[in-house]
Amino acid sequence: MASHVIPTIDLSPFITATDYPKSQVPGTVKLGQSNGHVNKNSISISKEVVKKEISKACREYGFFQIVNHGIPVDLMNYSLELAKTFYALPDEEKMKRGPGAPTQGGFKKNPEHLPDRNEFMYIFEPGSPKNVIPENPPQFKGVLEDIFPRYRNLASLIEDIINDCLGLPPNFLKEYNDSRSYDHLLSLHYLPASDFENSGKVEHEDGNIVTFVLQDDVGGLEVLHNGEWIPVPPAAGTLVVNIGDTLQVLSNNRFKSATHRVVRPKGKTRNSYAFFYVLDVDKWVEPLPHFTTDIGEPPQYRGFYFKDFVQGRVHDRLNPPARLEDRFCIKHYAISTSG
Ligand SMILES: O=C(O)CCC(=O)C(=O)O
Ligand SMILES: [Fe+2]
Repeated sequence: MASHVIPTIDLSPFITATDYPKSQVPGTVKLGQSNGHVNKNSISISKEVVKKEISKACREYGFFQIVNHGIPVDLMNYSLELAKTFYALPDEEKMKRGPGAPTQGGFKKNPEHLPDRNEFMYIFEPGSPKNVIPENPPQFKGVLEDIFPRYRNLASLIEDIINDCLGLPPNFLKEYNDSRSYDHLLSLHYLPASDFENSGKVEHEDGNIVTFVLQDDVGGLEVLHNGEWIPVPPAAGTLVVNIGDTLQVLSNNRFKSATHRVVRPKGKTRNSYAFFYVLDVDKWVEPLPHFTTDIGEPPQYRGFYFKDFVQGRVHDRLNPPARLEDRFCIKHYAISTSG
């Protein structure tokens, strides 16, 4: 039994009456009702409390969960149901809309030479020419187009909160991360584990700013914390939030981009969505002066163009090195402090 629990944070103080009248906040979940893992201490009552909770979670775990986030729970559940219907279709039906290039839209199976047994589909903003959304089930496209901008707005809110948590000038991150061209949603379908292997997603860090994960009730997502794998148990109406490498670098390691993985359970398929809030590939990334020169601390990373980092990651994902520790990751840019 893991001794640590990823905190669950009630975002309702930030879901304003102008967004939704409070009494009608879609997606309202009473903390403590839907799962047994809610830490009572993390129930938030004001914006300041929420910010403190988020700061703590980002420093300690790089992961937290949110409830009362304003995205209708029915819509979230329906998106999972439709994915389940789609992935249950015969391969030739699913293949009608894929595969395209590795990071473009359309149905794909993870290649056989890779350890992860999953199928997936990238979804870009509504109307993007990169999108290849299935026509079957017929409601799929409309639901994805409905939920995509909601995730994006929520990510913008979380970015604002993180901006404050880091003590940055108002709107600093928004102005820096000012292009929305690379945001995407990933629909994932994990096959059941066999007697011999159970990898759904090998351990990795996300390279972007911030990610949301919506998981069904099967479980399997785990976060590495002080050498221990902590499960992130599914809870109805909850979204998982995790910090990506870009924020870890900008904040000079104040906020953590945690290593995580998906372990496939036996006898069950699993569906999830990951929404990636992503920096423009032309951006230069380096520890911000607020956390280095301004306070006399050395940078923990050398700077890089985001596109070079992305390219290295994509290459590595398709051609994984034999040893996990040789994979291309943010450590590639870390400045060694030893010696
Ligand atoms: O499916 C999940 O729960 C997590 C997926 C994930 O970590 C990713 O796509 O980067
Ligand atoms: Fe991930």
